[in-house]
Amino acid sequence: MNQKVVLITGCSSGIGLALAARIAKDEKKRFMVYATMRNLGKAELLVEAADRTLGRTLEIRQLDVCSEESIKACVDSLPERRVDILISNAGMGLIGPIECQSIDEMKTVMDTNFFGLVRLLKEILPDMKKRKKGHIVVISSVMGIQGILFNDVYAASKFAVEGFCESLAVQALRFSLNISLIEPGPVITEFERKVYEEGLKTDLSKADKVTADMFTNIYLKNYNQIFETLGQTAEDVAEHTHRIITMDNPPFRHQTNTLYTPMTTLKYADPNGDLPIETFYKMVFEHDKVFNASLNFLKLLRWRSRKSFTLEKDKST
Ligand SMILES: NC(=O)C1=CN([C@@H]2O[C@H](COP(=O)(O)OP(=O)(O)OC[C@H]3O[C@@H](n4cnc5c(N)ncnc54)[C@H](OP(=O)(O)O)[C@@H]3O)[C@@H](O)[C@H]2O)C=CC1
Ligand SMILES: CC1=C(/C=C/C(C)=C/C=C/C(C)=C/C=O)C(C)(C)CCC1
Repeated sequence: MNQKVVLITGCSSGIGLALAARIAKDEKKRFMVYATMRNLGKAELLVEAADRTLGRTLEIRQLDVCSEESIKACVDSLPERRVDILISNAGMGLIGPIECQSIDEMKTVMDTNFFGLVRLLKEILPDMKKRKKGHIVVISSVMGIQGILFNDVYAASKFAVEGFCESLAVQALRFSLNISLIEPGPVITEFERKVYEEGLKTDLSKADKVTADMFTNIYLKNYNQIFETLGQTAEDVAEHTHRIITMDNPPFRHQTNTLYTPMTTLKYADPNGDLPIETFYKMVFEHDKVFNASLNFLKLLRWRSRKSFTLEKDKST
């Protein structure tokens, strides 16, 4: 059977874990998945999710995107070093005022989210070019298109990813390779919990009162509600990505969350770039009641549609 080899990074939790399990369970068994993580001691959840595919269409390997040696050792361990589909997923978040973040913290985000992808491609791209076959899939974010309050460095890391891929995509076409950026909005994973908990622990003594208040009483206060109303599941993002890797002509960009698209559309609607900035400002500072009411309305709609879906399912079984 001519299975495609898929290498995924960051599979110990969240989107990477869901992706590995979903692709390994492909109905037509079209893929052999190498699900990687930097710490194999965290493999338990993936082993559970992989179920009967483990050792069949899914194998687990060690890979740290911040270590060239670890990436090389992992690729060297694959049959003929072949990777047909690379899914660069490993990443981390960072929120808060920049006055309260160290340059080292910021460098770790860039090193993981941006240079992690660069290191992977330096190892894998030359072989893909030789074979004139391959698909590079990158889990970017809506923040690769649009910055969000208090996500300055994280958004910068995703913008870097998008600029890098957009430049590379033209060269890739010359070798018949595809590149796809997957752009989820908020997804309910460990990412959300880690970022929020770190955010709560931020030492705000270096920030002025207005900034500290904005972060605590506006951003952090609404954070959980935004994830609750707009958040997708990792499985949903995995389903979208599975669809992208099975297409003959996969798109360069794919947003996974239709509830979020009105926000990103603002970016393309105004070449001056003022529209999204002014709209976000108004949503946060002038219309916070309307914004909250809209979130509550969305929450209600989602609850109702989930309820009627469950009722429909119950009727049909
Ligand atoms: N959750 C969200 O709202 C959104 C997330 N994304 C993106 O999705 C991707 C996955 O995040 P998500 O699943 O949500 O978050 P999780 O925190 O659940 O997963 C992140 C994964 O990346 C791994 N990782 C971190 N650093 C490294 C490294 N140096 N080498 C290898 N693996 C590493 C983590 O491993 P470990 O367990 O060892 O830390 C973990 O497996 C990220 O790129 C993120 O930016 C995009 C849009 C929205
Ligand atoms: C919707 C919205 C907001 C928050 C958005 C958030 C919190 C998005 C998070 C996205 C993530 C986590 C992407 C990960 O890559 C604001 C700025 C508060 C106000 C304006 C509208």
